Amino acid sequence: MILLDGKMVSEELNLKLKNKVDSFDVKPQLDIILIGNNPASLSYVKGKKKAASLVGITTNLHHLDENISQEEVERLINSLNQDEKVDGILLQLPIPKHLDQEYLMDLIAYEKDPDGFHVVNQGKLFQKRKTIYPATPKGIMTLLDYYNIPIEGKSVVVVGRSNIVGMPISKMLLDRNATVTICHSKTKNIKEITKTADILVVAIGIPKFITKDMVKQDVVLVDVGINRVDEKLVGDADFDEIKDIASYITPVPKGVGPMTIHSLLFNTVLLYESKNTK
Ligand SMILES: Nc1nc(=O)c2c([nH]1)NC[C@@H]1CN(c3ccc(C(=O)N[C@@H](CCC(=O)O)C(=O)O)cc3)C=[N+]21
Repeated sequence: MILLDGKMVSEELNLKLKNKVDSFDVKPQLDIILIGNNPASLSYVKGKKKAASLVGITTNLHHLDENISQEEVERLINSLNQDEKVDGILLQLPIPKHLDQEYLMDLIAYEKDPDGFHVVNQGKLFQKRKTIYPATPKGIMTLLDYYNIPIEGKSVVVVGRSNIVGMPISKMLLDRNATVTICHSKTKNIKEITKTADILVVAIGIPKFITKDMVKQDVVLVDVGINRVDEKLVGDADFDEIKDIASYITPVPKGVGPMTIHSLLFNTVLLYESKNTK
């Protein structure tokens, strides 16, 4: 078994990105909007700020009250859209229920969307046009490519169909000529399907959902899950059970998570560069 070491790879690629950013006179700027005090969100935002600062990207945190009104968030996003210094705007998800998440995500200028969540950016992805690729799927592709894992012609099974992971990673793997099957909570005989996977990507948010009887020998397993169980982080796959069957496997933590952050920073630099070549 070979570990898909997202922590190591992201550190190497962040360093490469830093060398590029060091050559810029004006540094890229990422503005993060965090609403409320969800402990997981606070911890993720801290991770993003720390990585950005290592790379030389300026971050600005807008930490808003849990009860902030829709209008006030709109006003903030509008002003960041207008602000020439701002290269990327990240609305940390989830946001409180009284706010219109879809509307706010699309209010962020699509030229300032390092998450690649904007409907225009996602539409471009689904029409195979040049776009900002969503951070987690892009991080996964970067990780697979770093380890030279072949994708063309492979049977890929994606478990999960979210807008931010399942759907875009399926499309990106399809565009690399994999044969992609998407499973979800209503899929029947899921085990029969996951067992066919050369590459299995799991993003369903259920701790240890994938067990050893659900994978074939030498599977490449990419675990996107980050579940907190008894203060510990657990993936959507049972790592200990599967590690001896898999040819490659991502750990949780230190797998896909750090690659997501790398991609966010990479995308922020891309947005910065395209602003400066306009
Ligand atoms: N607008 C927006 N963009 C996001 O990219 C976004 C978001 N909202 N909301 C939440 C999810 C989650 N997410 C993670 C990124 C990195 C780690 C990560 O680096 N995790 C470490 C462990 C961190 C810990 O100890 O908590 C690891 O896996 O090694 C985790 C989770 C980005 N998200």
